[in-house]
Amino acid sequence: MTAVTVHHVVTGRDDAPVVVLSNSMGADLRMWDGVLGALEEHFRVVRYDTRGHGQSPEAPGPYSMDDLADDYVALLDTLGVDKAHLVGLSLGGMMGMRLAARDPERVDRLVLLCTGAHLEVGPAYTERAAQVRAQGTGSVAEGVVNRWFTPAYLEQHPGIREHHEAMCAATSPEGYAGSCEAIAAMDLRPDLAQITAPTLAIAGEDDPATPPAYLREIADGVADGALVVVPDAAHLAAAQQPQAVAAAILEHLGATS
Ligand SMILES: O=C(O)CC1=CCC(=O)O1
Repeated sequence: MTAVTVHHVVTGRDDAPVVVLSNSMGADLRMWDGVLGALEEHFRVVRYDTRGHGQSPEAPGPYSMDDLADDYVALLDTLGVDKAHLVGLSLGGMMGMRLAARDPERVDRLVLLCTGAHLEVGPAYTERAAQVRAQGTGSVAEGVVNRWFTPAYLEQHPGIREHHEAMCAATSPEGYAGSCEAIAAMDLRPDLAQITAPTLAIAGEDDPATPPAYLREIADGVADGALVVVPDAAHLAAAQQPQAVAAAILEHLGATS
């Protein structure tokens, strides 16, 4: 499949190493807002919208992790960047594992948040793909946001649900469905042993979608892996606990204050 030219925003320090942030399914580059300021102090930060998400064009699904990795490589080529740190959450982390195994020369250090090499969920993602094609992405938004944040956090932060459900509902149905199909077909467990980039796996302690055991599998499976479990965080840990997540990312990427 031809690579999609993705919408991206570059901020931070022009003279610094590059960090690329790759989003979760159903989110867009705004999902990084909470950690952005801390990263911009040390890095040239590239945020982008995965194909069919945010302002990036869709392509007809199903997608594969290789398709998403091709988009990522095309973005680096457009920016004239040979190698970058990659921070990916959920779908972004899955793409990151495939890329790091396939094209190790394009990945410096790797941070994988709230993700998995293989999700043990039966037909759930193909069923979700069918639902969004038939009923739109808004039909899954409430359930998605219930996995992104803990119930107490949603209760205590009015407006978070509305903002994130709107972000999810704005995702193109084909983009969302194609991503679901990429996850349904994915088994990156054989890729883990091929990943040589120093890798930090970050889990949300209360993540119902990709629980800490998935991140433990990744940290144990790569050549040079470590695990951090963030308390009081669900699937969108970078949004619910931005300070703890930013601190873990900066330490792994060797940023000193
Ligand atoms: O939406 C979910 O249930 C969790 C998820 C899987 C891949 C992704 O990006 O989010």
